[in-house]
Amino acid sequence: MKKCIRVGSRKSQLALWQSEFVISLLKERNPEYTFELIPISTKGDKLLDVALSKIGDKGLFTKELENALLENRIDFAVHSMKDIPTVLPEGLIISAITERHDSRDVLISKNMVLFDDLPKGAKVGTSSLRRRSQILNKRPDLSIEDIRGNLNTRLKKMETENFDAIVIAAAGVERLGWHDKITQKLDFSLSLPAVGQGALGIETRENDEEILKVIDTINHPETNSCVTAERSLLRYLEGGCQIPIGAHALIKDGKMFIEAMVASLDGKILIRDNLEGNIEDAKELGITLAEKLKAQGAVKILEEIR
Ligand SMILES: NCc1[nH]cc(CCC(=O)O)c1CC(=O)O
Repeated sequence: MKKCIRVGSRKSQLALWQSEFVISLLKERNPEYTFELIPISTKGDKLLDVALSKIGDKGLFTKELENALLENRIDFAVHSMKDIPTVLPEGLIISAITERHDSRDVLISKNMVLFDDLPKGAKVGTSSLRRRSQILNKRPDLSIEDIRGNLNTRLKKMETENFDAIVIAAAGVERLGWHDKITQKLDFSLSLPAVGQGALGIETRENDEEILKVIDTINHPETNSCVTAERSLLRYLEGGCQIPIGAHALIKDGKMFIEAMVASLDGKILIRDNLEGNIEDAKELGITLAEKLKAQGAVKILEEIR
């Protein structure tokens, strides 16, 4: 009998796709195991009528899965890295991060109108303060409105609630096979992604040697280093509430390049900087860039938002 590993996943179509994807990578590399998917609802899946920034809860999309891990009801959980708080519960770790998919945001608009061509005052839907601030910074005339729910719901709402456009993550849209709905992939200069966007993380019990060994087979070291740098920056900047922060690291010619931004909610002030350094120094790079942003006025923005 092959040993069965229990995989915790959220229940949305995207989450299930992600978990099946991780399982298929694991199966290729670990034929001696079988995998059972265990769907679990999180608070973030249930509270659909409240703006994400108003719930302000850490672990909104992860806590129920973490409890299942701690109570030994599952062996690992699959998450979007961007949904995972920077501090994990005692006893749990992110033991692998898979190779990053497209980390950009995308515009989906009525009649495929490009961002620059959206009419003045157009109604644009997003539930992320980071997207709101960056869009308003470039187009203060647009009317940004909250749009909550999983990706399927948001696409439906675009029609039923008469949005001119919505902005969501490329990775999510592409995983669901909706390539043809994408109007435009937004350059980093217009929308710097969320920390960890496009990468999947596997959370495990820190002392579960057998599972750790299995999970390690799908770790992608470059993505792991980049996301580590981004999360280190976020951890250094945040202090308990949702703030418009974007960050993105990449590796080129053996060096890490990280870019980050902090903006005011109305998008009028936007501080943005970057840094290059050694891959082994990922954590320090994140902290150093956070300090650079703070020195340029990020502290004031963060205080005002809190
Ligand atoms: N906050 C929800 C969420 N969490 C992860 C993704 C996209 C997939 C990814 O970043 O890996 C999304 C959808 C979105 O932001 O539009």
